[in-house]
Amino acid sequence: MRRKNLVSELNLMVAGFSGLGKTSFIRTLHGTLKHRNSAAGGLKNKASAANVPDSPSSPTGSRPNGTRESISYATGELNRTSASFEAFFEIDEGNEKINLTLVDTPGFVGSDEVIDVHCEEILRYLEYQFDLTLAEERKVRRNPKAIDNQIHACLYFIDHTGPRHGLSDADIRILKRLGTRVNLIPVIARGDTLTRAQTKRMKEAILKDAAEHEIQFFQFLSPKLAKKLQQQNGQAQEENQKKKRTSRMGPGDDEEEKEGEEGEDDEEEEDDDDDDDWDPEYLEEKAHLQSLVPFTLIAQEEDGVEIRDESGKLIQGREFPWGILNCLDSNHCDLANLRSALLSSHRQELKEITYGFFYEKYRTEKLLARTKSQHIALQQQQQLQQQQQQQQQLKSGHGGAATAPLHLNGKGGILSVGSAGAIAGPWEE
Ligand SMILES: Nc1nc2c(ncn2[C@@H]2O[C@H](COP(=O)(O)OP(=O)(O)OP(=O)(O)O)[C@@H](O)[C@H]2O)c(=O)[nH]1
Repeated sequence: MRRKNLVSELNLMVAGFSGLGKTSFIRTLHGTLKHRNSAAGGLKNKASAANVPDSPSSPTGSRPNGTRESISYATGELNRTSASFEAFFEIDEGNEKINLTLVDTPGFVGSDEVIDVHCEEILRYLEYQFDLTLAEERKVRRNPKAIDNQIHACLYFIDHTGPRHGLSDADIRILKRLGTRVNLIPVIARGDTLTRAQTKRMKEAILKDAAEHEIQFFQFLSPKLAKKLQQQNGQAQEENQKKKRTSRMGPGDDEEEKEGEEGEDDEEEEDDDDDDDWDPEYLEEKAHLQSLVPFTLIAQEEDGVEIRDESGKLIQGREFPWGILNCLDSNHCDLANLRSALLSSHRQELKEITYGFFYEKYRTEKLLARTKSQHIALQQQQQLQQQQQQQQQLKSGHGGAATAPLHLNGKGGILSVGSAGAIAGPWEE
């Protein structure tokens, strides 16, 4: 059961190799936010021990970060991230109140082994958030105001300066693992250092590598909805053609046309029966977002350098000898589109998939593992009892006629425990 809150929570994480601009992205995004209680608010650490009695602090060792610390994190000196930081902002977005947590993780560096350990830590962090939900759901009296700690999306930063286009072997390993626990949104960092043609090539190479290695990114437009959109566009085209034809029609031609229309209405009804009513504009927006994946990002200049556009207006951007880049200009990069998808148009969908797919999958795995270990313990206990019985019988001289085992022997009594891996993906239709 989902908890109802007047304020919606959105928890996003950034991950990727070191120096790609993860913290800079958080700072740039922060610059676009409308704060509800500017520097107010006590300390809040969503992953703190306060949420779950007797639990350790967050596995990545993040400290309690409150609104105030978060603002200094987003506006102070830019430093290398050595420990995860949960920046927490209370914001207004459109007409909605959002409690936004942006989790900055240290960049991957070093050997494959070190990277794998680091990846494991991030996974433990993601799972820890699921554990908080599990603990809440197990309570007899649940807290209706319980905070949603789950990470709803991980923006994975991809380096475009590597020896080959697309994903590196390490990216592939990391993405495959993280993709089991969180919605992955790939981004190409430092978009200002790529030409249009290079960006296009890089995006294609990333998608090709992801498909080859079965890495599933969050889909803004699922294949089913893409088909629906195609159908809608086909219908719209047909209607346009029909209108053109009608305007050219002579008297008496309309009877035939009406008959045709009636037949088509029946077909439409049938089609609508097995699908939701999707607003064509929303579908177009989804298709546009899908076409941008992986998103290119440009972060604002660091250390408070002021950038102004031609009209003298202060903007979030970068200045070059040949011109000025505006991070929120969709001609320059995809930040504005990504921002609106995360904070607004796809926020709910990201949350629903996190809870309905990733959390459910984790919960099922955990329960199955627990059931399995309970059965093993029960089996061991019964074997022990059986041995004790046999020994007693031997002592009392009835060795030849051992009594039947209690219930279980060997495989016989174990409930079949299915494979937790066989759960369909969130977009599989
Ligand atoms: N040209 C350019 N430089 C950028 C961009 N984003 C970040 N940088 C620069 O890249 C450097 C590293 O940025 P960070 O934001 O610290 O990178 P990070 O991924 O958080 O690095 P770690 O903390 O090591 O994980 C800084 O000097 C930034 O100014 C960008 O979009 N374009």
